Amino acid sequence: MNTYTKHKVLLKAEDVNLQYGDKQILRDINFSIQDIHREGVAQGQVVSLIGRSGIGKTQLFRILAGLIKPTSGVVHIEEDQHPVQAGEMGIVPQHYVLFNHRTIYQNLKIGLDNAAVKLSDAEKQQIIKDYADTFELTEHLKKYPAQLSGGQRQRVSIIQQVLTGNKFILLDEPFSGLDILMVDKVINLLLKVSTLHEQNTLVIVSHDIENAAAISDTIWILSTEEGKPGATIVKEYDLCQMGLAWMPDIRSNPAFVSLIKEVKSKL
Ligand SMILES: Nc1ncnc2c1ncn2[C@@H]1O[C@H](COP(=O)(O)OP(=O)(O)OP(=O)(O)O)[C@@H](O)[C@H]1O
Repeated sequence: MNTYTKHKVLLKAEDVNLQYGDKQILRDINFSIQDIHREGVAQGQVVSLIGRSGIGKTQLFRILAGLIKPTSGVVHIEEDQHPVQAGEMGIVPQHYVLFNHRTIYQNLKIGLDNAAVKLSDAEKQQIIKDYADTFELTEHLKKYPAQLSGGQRQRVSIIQQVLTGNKFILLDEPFSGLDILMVDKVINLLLKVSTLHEQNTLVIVSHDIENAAAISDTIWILSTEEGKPGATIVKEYDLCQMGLAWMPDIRSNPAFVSLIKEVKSKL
């Protein structure tokens, strides 16, 4: 049995609305992510934002990241709950951007160069070595991005964000375009990241319900409500409460299988 408790709010959206001209895209988005404490594990938070294509996931993603301002409403971040600013969240875009003319080592170093904590070159080298060991990238450090597979590049891009020290990381469709083996590797990487630090908080925007749900403690469904304009979070599933979080073989669990069915019916 998983024993856990929920504590301070780390991320909160209050009455977020987004309109383009007279078209309402997002309506009354409200949610909060609380710090989960779990005995014996530095358990971070993993939330999946699920919705069909064109519903407004990317717009909400950009609002959470502080990249665009909502028409009304506000997103608060961290323990002091200040309004989010651009740059406070690590972003792993769908088409991950690595610097093609720099090696993987240099790309990872960019993450550390952008970290709030200033480190010496020797310290940076050691950290990159440790991360590369942990995440099976040591043999690729001297290569250039073009010499890596899509899945490997995706992992580098995720680690680059982890190295910046941002505890909040937004991932846009992290599984798209990857084969099954690579999806598993990315999943394992995200699980590791989510247990590196208690306050690490991943928000995964995806339409790959099974994979996103398998590593999440919470699922938000972004969808429309009859007769109302714009998309909102029509349902939140608390997988901790349902006993479906942090289970390695969750996919074959009958309760998980029926949850996925239900989620699909709500899109
Ligand atoms: N700058 C803009 N001006 C007007 N409408 C926009 C703008 N950007 C996005 N939209 C509209 O907002 C809606 C939501 O788009 P969004 O990209 O967030 O969808 P999505 O859920 O991320 O889709 P997908 O899964 O296909 O990426 C769409 O109807 C889109 O046409």
